[in-house]
Order: sequence, then C-alpha cells, then structure tokens
Amino acid sequence: MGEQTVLDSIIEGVRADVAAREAVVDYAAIKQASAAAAAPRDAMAALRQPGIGVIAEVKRASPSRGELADIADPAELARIYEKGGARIISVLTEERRFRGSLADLDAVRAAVDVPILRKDFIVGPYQIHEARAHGADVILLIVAALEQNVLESLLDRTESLGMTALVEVHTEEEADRALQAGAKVVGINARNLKTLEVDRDSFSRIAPGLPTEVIKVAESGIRGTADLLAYAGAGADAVLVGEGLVTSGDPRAAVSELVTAGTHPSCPKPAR
Ligand SMILES: O=P(O)(O)OC[C@@H](O)[C@@H](O)c1c[nH]c2ccccc12
Repeated sequence: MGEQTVLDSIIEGVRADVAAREAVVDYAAIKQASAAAAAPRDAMAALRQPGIGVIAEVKRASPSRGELADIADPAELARIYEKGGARIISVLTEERRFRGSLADLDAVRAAVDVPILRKDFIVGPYQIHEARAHGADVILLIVAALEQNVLESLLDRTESLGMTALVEVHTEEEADRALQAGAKVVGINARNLKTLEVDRDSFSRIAPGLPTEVIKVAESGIRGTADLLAYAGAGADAVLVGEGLVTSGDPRAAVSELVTAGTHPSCPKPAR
C-alpha cells in the first residue's frame, strides 16, 4: 500500500459522515425521498447551448487554499450566479475540508432554476439518492477515487435517476476509464487531488483524445477570461470556477465577465 494521499484522507472522512447520516435516514428512506423529488433538470441541454458554459461554484474553503470566503448566504450567491448567466451551479457539500453541507444544497435549490451539481466525494449509491432527494441534477464522480466496477455502477445509477454525471479525470488513463464506463460529460481537473498541484496544461493534453460528442469541462484554476478563452481554444464546452468567483469581491461582475467572454462571437467553439 502506498502513502495516504489528500484524496484518501478526504474519502475516509466522507465515509464516516455518510455512515452517520445513514444511521439517521436509512437507505430505504433516502431512496424513497429521491423517488419523491421533483423531476431533475436537463443538464445536458444546458451544457449543449451555444458558447462556452460557465459552471459557477459555491465554495467556502478547500484543502489547498484553506478559507476562501464566508458565504453566509449561499442562496444569495447562487442567485447572483444565475442572474450573471451561469448555466449550472455547483454546490460543495463536503463538510470537513470544504465547509459545505446539504443545507447549502437545499438553500441553493430553493433559490435558482438552473441545474445544480452536487460537488462531493461520492463513494456509493446512498449519496446519489441523497443528492437527488435534495434537488441536485448533476453529481460528480471522481475516477481517481473509484474502482472501475464501482464507477460503472454509480454512473448507471445516476443515469437511471435521470441525472447527469460529471466524470472527473486528471490523466489520460483516467480519461480512458471514464469513457470505458460510458461517461457523456468528462471534467478534466487541473488540480491533482492526490498532490493538490494545479497543471493547466492537462486539459490540452487530455481533451483531444476524447470523442467529439463527449462534453468536456475544464475544472479548477480559472482566474479570468484569459483562462476561459485558452480552454475554449483547447476544446472546452464549459469551465467550472470556484475560487476565482468567491474571492473576487464582486461575484456578480466576475461571473458575467466570464459568461460574456464565453458567449462572444470571437470565442473559439468546440468542433461538433
Ligand atoms: O476553485 P477552483 O480552482 O476554481 O476549482 C473549482 C472546482 O474545479 C474545484 O472545486 C473541484 C474540482 N473537482 C473537485 C473535486 C472535489 C472538490 C473540489 C473540486
């Protein structure tokens, strides 16, 4: 066994937190709540709109950067993102390292109409039903955190609930595994979750190897329109931005600047 990575230690905490929640709301109950939830929104349609989409993230803290922003009112931030033109809103629900919660997800769901991504470290079907029960339309599946057979079954579960999976990779090998599992939306994370290093070139290395019909999302480290345009030029359909928005001091201006750049006629378009 290798040394424990940051990802391993996050997952350990997530498993303990899931077990604690499941002791209160058991599997049958969460499955029932998920079935009773309002129908999921069509995130694929949102991502297929013309221009480079912006997925804006509600993010208080991260293991790499520590505290980023207080965000006392996540619903208000989400409304700002939606008004600014974000196509999807990402809500971190991991508590220990990112200071998110399911309460944040509930608050954001009640505040906006666009599809919502539950951003967490999903390790089993319980969390997928939980995401659905709390109004999420998209979930993140991190290839590096999942055995292939588990990745496949979680992706199938997500789709059978009418949701979309953003399947996250940071190497070519992981991208192959994502495609093998049948991923339709692949996120290329510039931040390696094992070392927390950011490599903005990973997108241009990995994206050309993905089929044209796969939706490609560039994740992490997007500081402004120059990064968005670079990713657009390398074939991105969307960018996922957290820190750059929550630390900007003016998320309204920051998000609309990105949205404007991504929908401008001069913005490079993915080949389809
Ligand atoms: O804050 P940034 O650098 O803009 O990154 C956003 C998003 O990509 C990042 O929060 C993220 C991407 N994949 C993850 C997996 C788990 C937790 C967090 C993430």
